[in-house]
Amino acid sequence: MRLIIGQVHRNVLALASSRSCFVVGDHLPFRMLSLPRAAGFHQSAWRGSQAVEDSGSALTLANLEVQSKADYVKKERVPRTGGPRPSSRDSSFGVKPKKVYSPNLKSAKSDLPKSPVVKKKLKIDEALFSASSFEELGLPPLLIDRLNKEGLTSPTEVQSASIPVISQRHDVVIQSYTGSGKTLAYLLPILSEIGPLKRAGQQGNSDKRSGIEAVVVAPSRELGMQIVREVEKILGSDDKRLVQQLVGGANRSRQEEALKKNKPIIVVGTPGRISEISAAGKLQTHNCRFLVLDEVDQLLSFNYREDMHRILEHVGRRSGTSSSSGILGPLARRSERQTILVSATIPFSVIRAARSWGHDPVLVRAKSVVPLDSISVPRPMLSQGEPNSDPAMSVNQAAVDSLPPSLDHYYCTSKAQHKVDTLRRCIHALEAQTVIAFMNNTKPLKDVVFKLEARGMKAIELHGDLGKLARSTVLKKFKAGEFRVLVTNELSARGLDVPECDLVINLDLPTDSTHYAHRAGRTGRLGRKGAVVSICEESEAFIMRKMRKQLGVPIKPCDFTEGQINVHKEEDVE
Ligand SMILES: Nc1ncnc2c1ncn2[C@@H]1O[C@H](COP(=O)(O)OP(=O)(O)OP(=O)(O)O)[C@@H](O)[C@H]1O
Repeated sequence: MRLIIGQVHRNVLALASSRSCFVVGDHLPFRMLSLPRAAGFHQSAWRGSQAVEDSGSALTLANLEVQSKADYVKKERVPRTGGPRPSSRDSSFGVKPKKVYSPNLKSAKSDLPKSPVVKKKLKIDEALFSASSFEELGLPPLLIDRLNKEGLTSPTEVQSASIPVISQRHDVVIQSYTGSGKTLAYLLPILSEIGPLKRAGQQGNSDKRSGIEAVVVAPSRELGMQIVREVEKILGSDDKRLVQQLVGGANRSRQEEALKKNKPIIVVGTPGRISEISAAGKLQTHNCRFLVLDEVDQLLSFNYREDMHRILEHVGRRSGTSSSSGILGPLARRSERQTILVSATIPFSVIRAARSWGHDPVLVRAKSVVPLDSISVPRPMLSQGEPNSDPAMSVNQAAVDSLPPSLDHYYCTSKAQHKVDTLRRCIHALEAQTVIAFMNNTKPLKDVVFKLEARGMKAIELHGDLGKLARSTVLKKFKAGEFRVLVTNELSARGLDVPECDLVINLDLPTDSTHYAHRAGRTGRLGRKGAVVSICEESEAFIMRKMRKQLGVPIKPCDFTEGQINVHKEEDVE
């Protein structure tokens, strides 16, 4: 396979291989076009890809029409004492999942203090974990020791599936619902290969490579810092300097100093800052073995195209070659790099991209590992939001799979001027203690906080206009339980891990089902119970019904009166 980089149009760059073209441009999101159809980039391929993204089912794996499920990691699971545990997904296979506690949040009524909130620990649904242990997955003993010290003893399903596949050096796309442990699903196999906790067999090779061996890219500073803390936790205090954050909003020269002084093996950052420091020649990633794009569907969106292009081109590039030289061209320069793409929502465009960048790329989900080549282009929807009459297409399975199984979904209607009151009544009725309320814009956040505070409910706002320090302080205080409600915008919709969050509220409706899934995923983390309530105007109720169809989950109409949630008679859920 040969890769060509070319200027094909003003502001449009194309990476073309014998199988595919990767197009980046001002008016084009990243797209992979199959060359057999690409005689002119081509309309058929273009339309195919367009159909996927316009289908109103951005959530996606639903549309992938997986042809064969090769269970690469079909290991005999060793049952634990007490017999094998049902999977978290067993409900969809007709097996009732183990209940942790009643889904009726109201039924657990108690006299909890209103504010400041006393945080109670939410229980983790143990069914989430498959039967295997970290030992079974072949992680090195030093790493397992560290995990145990941090109280991590069993892998989640997606970790059980991902770790062996990444260890076999496949390029992977990891898709699993929010809060299912995807971060460790890629960090653990990486830390098995690099750094102080790696496999004994690799110790001898330690000095052959130098410099940064893994680059993790995340779309927001908050998510970047969260990943850094996860790596630091595993490396331990003595070695935590081996991970360096390169997020925007922080002092760049201090980051560059730290790179020089600490010689990290892993950097985690946002696309802009990573590419900025790389362009300045201060970030040497030529020997990099792993490139991770966390929340890949967002990273490959139009907004990040230039920075992502640079990162994809430079990370894992072997020293001594230039973009135009080398017998095998740019692809060979990347041949050392393992690319790991991660999200709860994987559109087909990501599958296309992964096929062209990867070596034997596979799609890893909690229960299956599927070669990407076996995934065909999804059929288009009949019209926007109207699913194909084929029953396989009528329920968006991918959307279902992006949502934690332990969530309850509701919507209620309210006049715009009464939404904050409805929000307050909803929190009381559900006795929620740690609440994230989403809006679509930044400006009204302050007003909502003001109104909640005026009614005695501790609330704080979080958005991108706040400085880095202010953002991390807000998050720290919210996580510590100093505020009951975090009022925020899309900034917090992806990746944010506040395990105790038991209620997500949409004060403005999300723009589509992908956004709904990521917002909803801030609660119900790791099998915990959680509720999502969307508060909309009467005229918007049809959007909720449409979303319910696309997501394939019951989103029940309700209202909140006399301190109770009243769930209305369910309408038909298709
Ligand atoms: N094996 C494990 N045992 C116990 N806790 C775990 C395990 N793996 C992950 N966790 C915890 O589960 C929580 C959710 O993990 P993580 O943030 O990686 O989920 P995610 O799938 O990446 O979610 P999202 O899609 O929202 O980014 C975190 O608090 C993490 O520390």
